[in-house]
Amino acid sequence: MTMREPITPLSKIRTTPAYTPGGTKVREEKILVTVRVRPLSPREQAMYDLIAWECPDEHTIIFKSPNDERPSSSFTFDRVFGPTSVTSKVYEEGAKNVALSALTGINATIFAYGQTSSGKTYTMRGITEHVIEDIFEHMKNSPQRDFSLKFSALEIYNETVVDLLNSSCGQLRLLDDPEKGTIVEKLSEEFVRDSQHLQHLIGICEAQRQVGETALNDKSSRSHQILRLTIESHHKENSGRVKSFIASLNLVDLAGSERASQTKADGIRFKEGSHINRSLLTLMQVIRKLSSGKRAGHIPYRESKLTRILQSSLGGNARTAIICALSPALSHVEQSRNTLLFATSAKEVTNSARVNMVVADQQLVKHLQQEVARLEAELRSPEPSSRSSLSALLVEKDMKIQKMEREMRELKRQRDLAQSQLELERTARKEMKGLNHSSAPHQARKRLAFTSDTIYSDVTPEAKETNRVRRQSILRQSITLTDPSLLAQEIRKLEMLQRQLGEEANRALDVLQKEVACNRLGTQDAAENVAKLLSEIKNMQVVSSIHEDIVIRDKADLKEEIIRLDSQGSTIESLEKKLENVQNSLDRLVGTFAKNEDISESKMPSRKKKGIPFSLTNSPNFIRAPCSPLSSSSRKVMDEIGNKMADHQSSVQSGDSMANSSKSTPLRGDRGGHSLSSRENTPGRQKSNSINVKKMQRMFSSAFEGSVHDIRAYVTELKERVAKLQYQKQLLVCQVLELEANETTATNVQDAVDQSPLSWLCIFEEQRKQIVMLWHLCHVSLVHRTQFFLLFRGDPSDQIYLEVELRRLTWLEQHLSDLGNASPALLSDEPASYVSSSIKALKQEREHLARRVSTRLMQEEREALYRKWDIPPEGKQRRRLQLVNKLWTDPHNMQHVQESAEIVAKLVGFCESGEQIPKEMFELNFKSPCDKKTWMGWNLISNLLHL
Ligand SMILES: Nc1ncnc2c1ncn2[C@@H]1O[C@H](COP(=O)(O)OP(=O)(O)OP(=O)(O)O)[C@@H](O)[C@H]1O
Repeated sequence: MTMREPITPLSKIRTTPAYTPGGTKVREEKILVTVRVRPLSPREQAMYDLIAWECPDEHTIIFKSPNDERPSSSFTFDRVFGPTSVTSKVYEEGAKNVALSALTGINATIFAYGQTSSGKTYTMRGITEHVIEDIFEHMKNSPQRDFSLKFSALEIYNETVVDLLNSSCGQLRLLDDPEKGTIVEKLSEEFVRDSQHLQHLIGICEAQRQVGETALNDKSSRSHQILRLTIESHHKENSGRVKSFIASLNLVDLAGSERASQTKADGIRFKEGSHINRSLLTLMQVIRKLSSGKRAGHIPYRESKLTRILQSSLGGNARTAIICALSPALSHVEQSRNTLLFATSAKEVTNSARVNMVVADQQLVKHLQQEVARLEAELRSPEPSSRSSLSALLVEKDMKIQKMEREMRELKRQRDLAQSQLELERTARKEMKGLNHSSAPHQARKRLAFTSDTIYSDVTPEAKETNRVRRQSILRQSITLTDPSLLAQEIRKLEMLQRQLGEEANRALDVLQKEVACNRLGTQDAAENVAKLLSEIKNMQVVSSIHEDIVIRDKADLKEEIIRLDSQGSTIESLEKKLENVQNSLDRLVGTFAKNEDISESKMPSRKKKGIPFSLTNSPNFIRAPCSPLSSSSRKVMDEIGNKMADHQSSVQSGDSMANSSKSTPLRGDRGGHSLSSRENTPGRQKSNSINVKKMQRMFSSAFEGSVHDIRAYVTELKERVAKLQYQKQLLVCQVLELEANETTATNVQDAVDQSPLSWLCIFEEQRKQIVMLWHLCHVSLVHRTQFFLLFRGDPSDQIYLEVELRRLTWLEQHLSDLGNASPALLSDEPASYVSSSIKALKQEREHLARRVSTRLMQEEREALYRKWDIPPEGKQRRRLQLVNKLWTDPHNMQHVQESAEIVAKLVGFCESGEQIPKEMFELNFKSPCDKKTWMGWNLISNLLHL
């Protein structure tokens, strides 16, 4: 205990929750009301005042008018103490029992009520002394219990609450606590060491209290004083008891009611008297209300601070004793009568006192630990009765286990049944698809404008819908397989490609600058156009900066990356726009060139247009971004340039010299550099051929023309690659979004991939079948198909490639389907037709591959293949073209697909050296590292410029 602790809020008095267990200890009792009549004071005696009250017995007080002017009136109370009664008797019979209730956990309050100078302070001082004495005596006589005594004190002066132990802290606030009722904020509280200490503290309070002289009392108390003792106790050693008692004892010395006429109060005293009377009036109203039995109605506790603070003592959880002090003087008879009326009301008020028990956390834990220990001991050596109950429990548990096992067996049976049904359904669908195989490719070729149901065209609408849903499901499944880190890698690749574009543009610019410097660019108009072109290409070189230091760790980073990438969309779009400008300039340049050509060759027959083999613009590998459609005029010019490039490239790539080509015999279907007219081996075509050779000679002799071609190809290349970037970026963004949406599923599927290679292989096979079908429907390049098929064979790391390919092709199929639906005229040679150009490009690719049959395959290999693929020795077409035309034609037959891929791989030298092809570069550069001479898709600009 400390002598004086820092200010302790009253709210912290109860450090542990207090409660009253059960209702049996709730004690309802009336307020103990006693009356004490003091002797006539010296002042009254000096005034020759008369005694107006008699106490015929211990419970009655009678007004007896000395001059018989008034009728006598009688009042009875629990106890009436006459003028000769000593304070110890008043305490013993009017306060002790209630006051000492605090030692057993019951709140207690002792009031002294009465008019000014009636003896309240005199009485309460005596009561307090006795209480202290008895409390400490009780503590002393209760060695089995530990007591803790705290003391606090306050006064209510002019309706302000003041801490009497620390009056310097000024006015205190009253707070409402839902559990404890009204509490006084920041009221200091002292742990009491002993009775002397307590008396010392009380002495401090007395000294602090507001006292003033009035006409009736030299030392009139001008405030209501409340001394509070909080007593907590618990048994010292009794481990079986976990409770302690806590209660407050309030010793209340009220200020006396007064009449200004009698006290002669003015100024401060008058003001004090007003406040005193007002608060006493509230007290009286509260008592009256409570005594009238209207407890459910409004009790005006809150109308004064006195009643707020003493609320629990007035009809609440406390035992209360009120000692009404009375002056016997006739001169105060009205005031005394009022006091007795107040007392009469008060004795009708019932309180509900309860024992406040505290279960301390530590004590509770200790008790529970003991209980656990007891139960454990019981389990170790169970009583016979416990044993039998335990065995009953075991039997019950066994029965539950058996029931659960039965339920599990039933569930397993249902699962197996569902799986077998699923398997049956799958088999039925496969058979249905098998029926459709023979006609599907033909229909696809014929219709050109296909829908997503083309694959299942002979199937019922219901089956189509089922298949469509199934395909979407597979697609969704494939999406969910994507690891964010793989997507991040893809994004990195895209950015790498963007950077490559910039670098290649620089190199192209260098070449063109050299051309300009050497003044090899033909006419003045052409030179001007090229100059303009140069400035546009310069302008185009601005490639977005690459943030290489960004490390993608998780999905959140990936999202940021996507946002950043997305923000670069405008850069890609502006690059496309600049490319379009360059292309227009090229158109004009070519126009200039064409004019010169027309002048010199106006009489020459026009040559039939040819497409570039595997033309970049027509290549099914290339999916043009919707935002960058080529204008029809551009397309026309491109075709013209493309024809020239085709001639140029096929000459270079086939390794045929012009001399050789002129000597060799033109063959049907063979499209060597010299055989542009091979399909129509007529004199006219031969003439045309000779003109073309001349043209080519001129073309190669002209640096200007060569540069135009190079720039044309370069711009086309750039444009396609930018579009491809754009498309791939969109794909990735879509993937990320869908990945988020399917996060949970993705985790499960990824788990399936990680934990069950078989599951992944099933998905892989299914996806690959879908891809093969879509290649077929979209007329995708055979080289592309071959490379993809042979590169991605089911390694878990292939999932991203399969997914991108599947999504890309699905998008393309849908796109082509939409185009076909919108325009049935797509079967025509309309250049804007993606479909027709794709078919054309595929045909040219087959022709190109057919030419390679002779050069890449040995005689024996060729013959073996002709036999295996049922190629007759004689036919309309050469055998090698017949062979190539049979490749990649049956998307339903995976054996056919495998063998087709192997043959095409041999023809183009793919994987010839057996070295591992880096999958990462797939789709970014189709050129096989084993065959740098063979164009395989996305050429580098350096190749086009022959650097
Ligand atoms: N029972 C008593 N026996 C002898 N003297 C008494 C008794 N009661 C009170 N007195 C004396 O009467 C005077 C007034 O008493 P006291 O101050 O206790 O009155 P009070 O009711 O507290 O007045 P106030 O309300 O103005 O404070 C005091 O001098 C006190 O000693």
